[in-house]
Amino acid sequence: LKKEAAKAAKAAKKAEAKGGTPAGPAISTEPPSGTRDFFPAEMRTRNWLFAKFRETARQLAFVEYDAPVLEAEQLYVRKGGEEITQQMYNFTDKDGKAVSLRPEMTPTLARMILSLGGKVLLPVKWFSIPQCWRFETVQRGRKREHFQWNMDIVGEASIAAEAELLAGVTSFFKSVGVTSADVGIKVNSRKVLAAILKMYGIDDDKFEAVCVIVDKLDKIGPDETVQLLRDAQVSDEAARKIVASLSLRSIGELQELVGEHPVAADAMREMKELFALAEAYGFGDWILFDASVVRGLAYYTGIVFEGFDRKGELRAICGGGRYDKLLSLYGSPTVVPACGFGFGDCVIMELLQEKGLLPHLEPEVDFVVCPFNAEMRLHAVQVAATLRAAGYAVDVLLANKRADKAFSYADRVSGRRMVFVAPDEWDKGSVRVKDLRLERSEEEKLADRGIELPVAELV
Ligand SMILES: Nc1ccc(Br)nc1
Repeated sequence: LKKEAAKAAKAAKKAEAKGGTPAGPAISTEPPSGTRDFFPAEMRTRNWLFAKFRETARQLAFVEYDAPVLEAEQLYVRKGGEEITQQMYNFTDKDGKAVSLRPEMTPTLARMILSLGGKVLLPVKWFSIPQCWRFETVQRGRKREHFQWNMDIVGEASIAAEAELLAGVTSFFKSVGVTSADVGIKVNSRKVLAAILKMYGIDDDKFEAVCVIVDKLDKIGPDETVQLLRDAQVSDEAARKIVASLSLRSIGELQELVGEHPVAADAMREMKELFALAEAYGFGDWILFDASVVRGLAYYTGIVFEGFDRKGELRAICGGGRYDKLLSLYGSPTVVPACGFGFGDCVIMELLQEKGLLPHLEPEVDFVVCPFNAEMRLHAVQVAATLRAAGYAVDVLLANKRADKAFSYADRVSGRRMVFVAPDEWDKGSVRVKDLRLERSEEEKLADRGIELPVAELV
């Protein structure tokens, strides 16, 4: 107890010295609940991941866009009862406007395309890596923000668009060392559900609510799913047929269930074409038909897909699908076909961590420039400016340090070479350069005098 009390007293004294109260720092040093700080090391990994997203987008000739994180709340008001719209990080701003931090990017994309009116030449292939938000209750302890790579094709009705999106997903996975043995992509079509609803005379306006309900199947089980469908005024027979259709394991079985219904036939044709294109692209081993995939967004109208880890330990890695009616919902005078996917930054990071695929990333400092003393600082910064003008990353020691302290600083910032700017060499127009990457002991480092180089030969 005495030890604990002494420790607490020391911490309180330290905090007080920093302007904090005896209880601790003056302010909380934690980010808001459910959000993350990205310190330099985490930021390097995030930048690495986003660079892989951007490289894949570049290879598929997608172009980047962005928009405010804040949107009018009405952009997300949908009647489907989706979780995403029930967890909006929304508020009334000081103008009395109902606004929300964006929970997803697709509505923003639709708004931007609509804002261009007839001036936009379709199809467009756009991507973005927005931070998206949800207001989770603290008890659930889940995150409230993530970054989500979005890739969308607007203006193409054929399955060629979905095939390109899947090419993008699989190309990204390959680019970070994930294989089809690690990850698969389940593919289904909501047109099957649409066909079943039509077969049972269920009104189209129930389609979105039915999709949101059946997306819960994995979590709530078949009986409760049937009950929720019954609550949504779907007949018991239709509800059981819908739930039965979700457990089919082949397109052939599906064919038997829905027979020759025109909407279902369209779904079958599209899926067969998609699987043929997948083989031609070379990612056929990544995708599999799975009738249980519905995805939780109300606005999907056709093909839907989701990436999953084959060990079944993680949540869905990414997901997407076709949403041909969203732009009409927002007021487009014509039907504008569209499809896209979202790829969050969290689950993929868990997968890469588990597979040992995260690179070890260090800062890239080419030179650490060290003035011998205060008088030599004028010349040291001249050397630094010359090196920087040549494109090098240069860290100038801000305080005059002894050589051993300079070395430990250079190690800490991962400097590749040290440049000492000292009077003797400077009088001869030179500086002394030491390679810091050589495997040597501290003593050898200190003993090593490096090489003397004319400043002009540094670059
Ligand atoms: N839609 C959404 C937003 C933020 C997080 Br974290 N997850 C899902």
